[in-house]
Amino acid sequence: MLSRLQLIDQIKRKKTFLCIGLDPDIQKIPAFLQQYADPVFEFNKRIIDATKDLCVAYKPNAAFYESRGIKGLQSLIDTYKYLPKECLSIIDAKRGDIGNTSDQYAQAFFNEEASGMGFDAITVTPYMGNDSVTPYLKYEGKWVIILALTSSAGSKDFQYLTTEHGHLYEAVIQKANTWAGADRIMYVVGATKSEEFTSIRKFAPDNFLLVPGVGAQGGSLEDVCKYGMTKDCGLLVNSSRGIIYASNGEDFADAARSEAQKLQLQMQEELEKAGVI
Ligand SMILES: O=c1ccn([C@@H]2O[C@H](COP(=O)(O)O)[C@@H](O)[C@H]2O)c(=O)[nH]1
Repeated sequence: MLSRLQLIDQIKRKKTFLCIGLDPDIQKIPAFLQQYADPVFEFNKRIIDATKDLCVAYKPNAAFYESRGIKGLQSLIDTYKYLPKECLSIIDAKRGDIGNTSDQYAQAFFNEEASGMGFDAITVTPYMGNDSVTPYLKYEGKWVIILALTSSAGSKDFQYLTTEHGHLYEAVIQKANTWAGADRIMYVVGATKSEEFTSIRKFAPDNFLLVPGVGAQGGSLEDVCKYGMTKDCGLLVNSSRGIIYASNGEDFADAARSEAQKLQLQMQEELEKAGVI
């Protein structure tokens, strides 16, 4: 478990707010890893070893594990257990369902005794409302990360619809703020939406924002920081493919480290510029 204060402290100490996405596509990981009993776990393990001083969070996306059935689930459990305890562990599962079903999802990802996994945080979709999200909040100290404005092109289909509380993504934030405070709730906002960060900060001045979309999706780290950074940083910026697939040779972990280092150095500059460190 990682509290808001511990997260902020780690950001200041390591001079980074990088979240590394562990999205291992079995087709893309280096061929030489196939000799290991679990190539996916071996891949993740080496990425983690090479980058853990450069980031504050890791985010395995459940799809990349669930798509491989039982083997994938075992890779996910082993990866969860290998994550450094000082880093925030986020399962990007984007779940959302009625209350008793959400109870089961919460147990699957939060209750280590029951499932083998005790992630610190989970991404959830907000559209089924309060009763679909509160089951996760019953787990003291765990984080719920609610999809607000996603990085996808399709975000335009629903998230910008006008409501009496502003755009739908703004209405989502205002409502979710009534469920728990900035010590338990974060929001997903895509880096490709940097022009919306100012309006998002009006409704979520203190919440951490999980920001995917830099690197492979083309979002600008500089713009995200310009419009989204708070006095406590308030940002976890994710990169997955840009780091983990920097090379598909035997040097993949070193290549991942140098991509992560580039982001860390830019982040350090932004933290200094904003007076966070
Ligand atoms: O709005 C969203 C929400 C989640 N994601 C996820 O983040 C990573 C991004 O990966 P990259 O390789 O750095 O593009 C991936 O797991 C997505 O499912 C997102 O991109 N946008």
